[in-house]
Amino acid sequence: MPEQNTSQPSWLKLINIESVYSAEKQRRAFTFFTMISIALVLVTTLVVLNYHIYAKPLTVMLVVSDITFLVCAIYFMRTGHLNAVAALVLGIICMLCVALVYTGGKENTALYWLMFYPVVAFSTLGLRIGLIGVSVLLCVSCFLLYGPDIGQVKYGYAEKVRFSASFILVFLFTFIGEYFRNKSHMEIAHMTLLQKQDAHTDQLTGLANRRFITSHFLPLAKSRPEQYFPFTVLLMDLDNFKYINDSFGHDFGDHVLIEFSTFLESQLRSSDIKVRYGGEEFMVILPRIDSDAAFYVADKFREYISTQTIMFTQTQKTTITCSIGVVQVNKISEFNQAVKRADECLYDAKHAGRNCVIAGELA
Ligand SMILES: Nc1nc2c(ncn2[C@@H]2O[C@H](COP(=O)(O)OP(=O)(O)OP(=O)(O)O)[C@@H](O)[C@H]2O)c(=O)[nH]1
Repeated sequence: MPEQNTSQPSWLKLINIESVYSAEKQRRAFTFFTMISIALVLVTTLVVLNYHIYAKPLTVMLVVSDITFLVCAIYFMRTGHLNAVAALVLGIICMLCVALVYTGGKENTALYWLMFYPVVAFSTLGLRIGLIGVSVLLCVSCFLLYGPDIGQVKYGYAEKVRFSASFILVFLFTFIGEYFRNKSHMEIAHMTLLQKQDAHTDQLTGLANRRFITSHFLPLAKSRPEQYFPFTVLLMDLDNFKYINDSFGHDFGDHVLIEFSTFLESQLRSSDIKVRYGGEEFMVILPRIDSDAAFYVADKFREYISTQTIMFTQTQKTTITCSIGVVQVNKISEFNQAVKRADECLYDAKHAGRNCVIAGELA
């Protein structure tokens, strides 16, 4: 997977390769479930039809495999963790394949069953672990076919050679196909990731933009409530910013906005989500913080800002202040109402003389 830039602000890391990678995850999950379903049907049919002729240890092994497949499928559905369960299931299937080669299966036709393994192993386990799984199966099968007699059935010479050659060819071409599919997929995923990050970044300040909140943060908070709720919204507005623009020019105004963003980054926690919400309006989301604690954070920040001098040139410098509205959000459905309420608090702060923080509650 492409590496993420470690110097990125933390909100940008929330837009990660996982969030643009869903088709690949679905492909692997779909292959995994198809494989588990076929394995379950096959193994169950074998046990039901042949339990009276199978040796007891074989029947027990097949039943244990069946139960393990089911447990793995349930575990994956609950947790979404595919790698470990896929490795376990493919490991068991590899052992069943080895057992088949050893016993020969019905009329010594076992070798045909092995041909599916490289395809499924690469598409479910990925390139590296798939390579290990298929190599193990190939080595153990060759040992059983060409190695010393340890009780395994005997296959004809032509059958052994044809199987080995065709298995190696399937292995090779599946590996090549998977390698280049994976490479081009990762390049596309990386490009999509950069475009997505760019589309959610405010070009002037480098903070998140308003779209980030609606299209990324809210769905994320909804899917992982324990990481974010309750959170507090701070709506901040620079005081008399029009005066700065009018007195010093638009470029100086831009510089002030950039400096203000730098203060946000340096004074607040990296896990806080800082957004340029409008022209000289900013939103900060403080995850897992109630409004009392958030009021303290906001007021400390307001005070810090009022002591800073922003330099543009040797002669052009200014001080700024900001007004802040604070509202706590307990669940996702409250968000829009909370932003509206924070806006009212901000309006009240402006009317109270600016350079102050006002906290409000939802009705
Ligand atoms: N330089 C610069 N100015 C901007 C930008 N976006 C908005 N503005 C300006 O910000 C100013 C906001 O003015 P007002 O809405 O009157 O607010 P204010 O002067 O800060 O007054 P209060 O909010 O009441 O304290 C306007 O002059 C906008 O043109 C920007 O990206 N860069």
